[in-house]
Amino acid sequence: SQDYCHIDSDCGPNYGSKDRYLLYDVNPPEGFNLRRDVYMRFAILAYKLKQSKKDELNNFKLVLPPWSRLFHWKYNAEPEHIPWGRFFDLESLKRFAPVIEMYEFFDAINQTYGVKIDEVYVLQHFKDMFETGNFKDRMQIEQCAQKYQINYFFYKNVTSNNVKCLSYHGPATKLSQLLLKSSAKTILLDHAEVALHDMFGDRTYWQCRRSMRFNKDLQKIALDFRQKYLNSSDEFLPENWEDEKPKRSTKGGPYLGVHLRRRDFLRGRAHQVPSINSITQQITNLLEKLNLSQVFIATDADEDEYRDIIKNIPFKTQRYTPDSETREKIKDGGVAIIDQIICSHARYFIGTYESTFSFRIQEEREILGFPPDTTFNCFCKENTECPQPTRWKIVY
Ligand SMILES: C[C@@H]1O[C@H](OP(=O)(O)OP(=O)(O)OC[C@H]2O[C@@H](n3cnc4c(=O)[nH]c(N)nc43)[C@H](O)[C@@H]2O)[C@@H](O)[C@H](O)[C@@H]1O
Repeated sequence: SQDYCHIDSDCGPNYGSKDRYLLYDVNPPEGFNLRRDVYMRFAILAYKLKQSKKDELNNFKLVLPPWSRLFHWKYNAEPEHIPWGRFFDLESLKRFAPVIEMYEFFDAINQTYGVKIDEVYVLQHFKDMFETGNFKDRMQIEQCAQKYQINYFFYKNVTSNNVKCLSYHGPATKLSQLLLKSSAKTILLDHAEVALHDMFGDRTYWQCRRSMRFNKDLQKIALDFRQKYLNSSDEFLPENWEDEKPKRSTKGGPYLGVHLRRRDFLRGRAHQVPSINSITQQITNLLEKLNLSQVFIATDADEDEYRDIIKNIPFKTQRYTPDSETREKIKDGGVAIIDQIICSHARYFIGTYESTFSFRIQEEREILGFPPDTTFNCFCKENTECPQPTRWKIVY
C-alpha cells in the first residue's frame, strides 16, 4: 500500500525545515498568456509576503505549475510537464519572488510515493456577485458551485484529503490572510485565476513583469532569426532586469511586426476578426505609410491560411518556422515566445484586438522603451478606424 508525505511525518530532506509551499493551478482551458498574468498575481503575493515577513508562518515558496496539456498546444508524450525554465529565465524570476519549479518542490519534500497536499482551496466567484452588484473584497468557505474533481497538474500522485471551496472576490494578495492563519506546510489554490491583481499597472506590477525574462536559448534563436532575415540586431537591455532604466527612444528593427490571432478567434470573435483581404490591405497600407519594406507575421493560422494572407502583400514577408528538431526541443510554447520576441523588436507593431498574446508583446515593447504610438495598435475588422488597445504604460 502507498504511503504519503504528511506534515507530521518528516519524510523529506526539507520537510523538517520551516519552508512552506504555496501551489496554484488554473482553469484548464486558459491559454499560455493569461496564465502568465495569473502567475504575476501570485508572484506579487509571494513577493509581498516575503517583504512583510513577521512570523515563522510567513515562509512561503511559490511552486510554479508545470505547463501541462495546454489546450492550444500539441504534446508528444502524454502527459508532459514542462518546467518554467524551458520558457523563462528562472534566475530572473527568483530575483523578484521566492519561486521554485515543481520538481524542486518534489525534491524538497521527497515524494517517493506521491504528495498529499495539506490544504486545498478551490476559488470560485460569489454566486450573488453579479445579481447584487456586491463587488466588495470578501472570502468565505462555501459549498462548491460545481462538482470538483481532483486533478492537479495531471499528476496522478498529487492528491489531497482536505479540499474546500472558497468563494472569493479580491486581489491575490488578500489571500495572505488565509495563508497566515493556517499552519499547513503545503497549500494549493485551484482556479487561481479567480483572484485578481493587487494593483494593475503599478511599479510592483512592472517589476514583476520585467523579471519575466525569457529563457536565454529562445532569446538567442530569436536574435539569430532577426539578424539573418530582418536586418535587425539586438536592443540594449542590461543583463539584470533590476538595472533597467526608463527610456522612450528605442527604434527597433526595420520591419513591421504583426500578431494575427486566428483559429478559435475566428469562431469566438467572428464580429471582430478581419477577413484575409482586409488584413492584406491593412498590412500593405501600413508598410507604405511607415516606409518599410518587410513584415514579420506571428500567427497561429495554418500554412494554407498564412499563404492566403501573404499572397497579395507586395512586400517581403517573414514567418518563423522551426525545423522539426528545434520544434521538438522548444515546443509550441518556445515558438510562441520567439514570435513574441521578434514582434517586440519591430519598428512598429500591430496586434489582434483583445488577444492576451498581443498584450504580452505590448508589455515587452514598453520594457524595451518604444514610443507608445508604435506599440498600441490593433487590426480593425474592416479597413477603417476602430477601437485601439488601452495604453498600459510602464511605471518605474
Ligand atoms: C478565445 C480565447 O483565446 C485566448 O487566447 P489569446 O488571448 O489570444 O492568447 P493565448 O492564450 O496566448 O493564445 C493561445 C495560444 O495560441 C497560440 N498562438 C496564438 N497566436 C500565436 C502566434 O502568433 N504564434 C504562435 N507561435 N502561436 C500563437 C499559442 O500557442 C498560444 O499559447 C485563450 O487564452 C483563451 O483560452 C481562449 O481560447
